[in-house]
Amino acid sequence: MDEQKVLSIKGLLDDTPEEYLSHKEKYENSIRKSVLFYKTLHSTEDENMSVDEKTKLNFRNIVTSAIFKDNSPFMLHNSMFIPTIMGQGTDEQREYWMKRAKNMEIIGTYAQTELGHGTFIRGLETQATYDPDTEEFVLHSPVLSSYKWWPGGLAHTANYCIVMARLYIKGKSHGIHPFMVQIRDEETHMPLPGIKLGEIGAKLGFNTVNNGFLGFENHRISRDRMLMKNAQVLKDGTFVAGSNSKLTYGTMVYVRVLIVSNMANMLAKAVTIALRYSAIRRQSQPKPDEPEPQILDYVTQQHKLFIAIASSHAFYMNAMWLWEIYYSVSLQLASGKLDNLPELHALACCLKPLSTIDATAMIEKCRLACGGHGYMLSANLAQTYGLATAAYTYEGENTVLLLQAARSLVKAWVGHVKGRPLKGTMAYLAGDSTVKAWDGSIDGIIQSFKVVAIRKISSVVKILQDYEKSGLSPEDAWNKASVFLTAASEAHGRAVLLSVYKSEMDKRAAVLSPPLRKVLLQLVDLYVTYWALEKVGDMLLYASITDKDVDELQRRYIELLAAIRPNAVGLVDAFDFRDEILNSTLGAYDGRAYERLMEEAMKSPLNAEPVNQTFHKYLKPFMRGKL
Ligand SMILES: CCCCCCCCCC/C=C\CCC/C=C/C(=O)SCCNC(=O)CCNC(=O)[C@H](O)C(C)(C)COP(=O)(O)OP(=O)(O)OC[C@H]1O[C@@H](n2cnc3c(N)ncnc32)[C@H](O)[C@@H]1OP(=O)(O)O
Ligand SMILES: Cc1cc2nc3c(=O)[nH]c(=O)nc-3n(C[C@H](O)[C@H](O)[C@H](O)COP(=O)(O)OP(=O)(O)OC[C@H]3O[C@@H](n4cnc5c(N)ncnc54)[C@H](O)[C@@H]3O)c2cc1C
Repeated sequence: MDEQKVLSIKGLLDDTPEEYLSHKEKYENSIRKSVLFYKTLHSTEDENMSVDEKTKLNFRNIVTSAIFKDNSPFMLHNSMFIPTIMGQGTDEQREYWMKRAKNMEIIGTYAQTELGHGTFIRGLETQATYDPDTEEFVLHSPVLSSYKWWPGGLAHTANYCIVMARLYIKGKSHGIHPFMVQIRDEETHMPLPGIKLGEIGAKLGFNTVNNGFLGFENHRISRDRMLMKNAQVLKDGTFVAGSNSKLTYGTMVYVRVLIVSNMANMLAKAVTIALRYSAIRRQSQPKPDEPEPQILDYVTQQHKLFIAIASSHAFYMNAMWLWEIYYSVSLQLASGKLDNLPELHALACCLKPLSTIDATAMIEKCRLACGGHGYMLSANLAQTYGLATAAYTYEGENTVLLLQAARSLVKAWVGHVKGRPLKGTMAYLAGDSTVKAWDGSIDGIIQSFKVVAIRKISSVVKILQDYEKSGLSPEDAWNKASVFLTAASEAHGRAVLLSVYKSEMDKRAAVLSPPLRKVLLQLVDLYVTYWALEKVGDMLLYASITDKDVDELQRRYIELLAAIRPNAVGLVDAFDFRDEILNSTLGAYDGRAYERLMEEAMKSPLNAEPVNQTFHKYLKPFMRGKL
């Protein structure tokens, strides 16, 4: 489809800025957009299309999915409902449900979190009780806290959902399992009998994702609605356990991997907006006889923004690397080989938190770098922040995931001390953790981050062991040490982020043109130097850095900012976001920020009339002392 058609779809869709719609209108507008985009996105390739037509089709698919994916009521359908069917369904269940889901004959979501429990999955209260007489499961929400609460699209959009419920057979609990549940009539869309549905209300962001609640009153589903790839219930009620109970958690690992790449994308959008605006905005007069400079020429502005470019690259490289690991572990799981699952879980529990923590902070920094206009909703920085900050919480709250990673790190370290070999991304923990002298090269700094991680892990293990020797239970010792357990996980995550970014760039450098290689490696250098300065305390404590070395690092950092400055706009243009996707008065490619700000302002309903009705109703009598 040519550019005009994409634009016309976009134009048709965005006749009213969302800021001025009601909560209900925002949702209805989002459904309209999603349906249109989905239609566009899923017009299939036809075999006698020319290469050029196929390219245009793929281009349009990228454009439309990038526009609709972040805030659409269909989001969970794509990102969790379908992956759960794929990962948790038997072959025949996949065969049946994937066809209906891919063709959008049904719209689904993933209902795990409850009003009373999100993190503690083993505490979920929704019941699925097997009735061998009718070969059915009875779904029931025994108390208010057991209502499903949060799932995207659940309120008014989805007619099916994956329900994560506690399985009971003959009064015995068999843990949490996935169930395919129809929640609305496919013709009338009315909630089915025994099912209560609704929306959870306005949120900081994601206000068109249609997050909802779901309660069951003894609602019956047939036995074949339990997704039985990893565990089965036979007709007579015999429970057949899976090889690993955590395999039912597979969708969460998948989404955590997706989130790392999504953070790269979110951060790239925000820094494109802020950096382009910084190139057109002129302010102040440091030199009396010269015109106001671009704010991008203030080194403090470069310090705020250039790390965001480098971080987006770092997250993208790590996401692609992690995706390869996820994919190979998934193939191993399919053949019953489970031994690499813990490492994948630990990696996802490090990289999802660190990418969301950094992206959220840097997106906010991009907004703050744009002064008052950054505070406008039409700049689309606040909304981008709202989307990114949600990822701190969803798919596993960051603290909880860092503690999960700490579990793996502590086990690895204790095993190492007992002589058990370390493997994969934790192998470096066996390395020499004494640093004789500071090595300020990129590889030297990355090695220092590994030493910091080793030293933090070993010292928190010592704290745990001392607490347990003092008589504390392992659980109480763990809780007491938990602040430094998360710090140890963060240190491990930093070491992974840095070393993977460097090694992945090194792999690609060979095929880059020399000028491009130079610029991209400058970003790697900036990223490593930035974090060495951010973590200078750790470097002083564990990596023998001296004040002279710090001075050198600071000077190198300043020189890197200056070196990157000439290519800064080119680097964000290279993210290649269309204006429709940036959806920002400040970030448009043509740089006409002031005209766009005014155009958007005039769309405010308040500007439809010069005098608002409240003048005559309230203000005038008030000012005349007659109210
Ligand atoms: C085209 C359009 C598509 C574009 C999409 C792009 C956007 C993508 C991003 C957005 C996607 C979706 C939008 C957001 C929607 C959000 C959905 C949700 O939030 S769903 C709900 C998510 N909830 C959670 O993640 C809950 C977090 N809690 C847990 O994971 C667990 O409860 C845990 C691990 C915190 C603790 O559980 P528990 O106490 O039972 O475990 P233990 O601590 O005792 O550990 C037991 C043992 O199990 C291992 N373990 C735990 N979890 C896993 C796992 N997931 N995989 C593998 N192994 C696991 C753990 O390591 C322990 O092992 P051990 O050997 O005993 O140490
Ligand atoms: C925008 C958004 C979309 C979502 N979409 C979905 C969805 O589609 N489907 C779905 O099922 N869920 C969804 N969720 C729910 C999400 O998965 C949960 O909010 C998340 O798992 C956290 O659980 P909780 O909110 O119950 O917080 P809790 O688990 O109650 O945690 C609250 C706080 O307590 C602390 N805490 C909790 N446990 C521990 C611990 N073990 N150690 C230390 N501190 C701890 C942490 O500070 C945590 O922030 C969504 C959430 C958001 C914000």
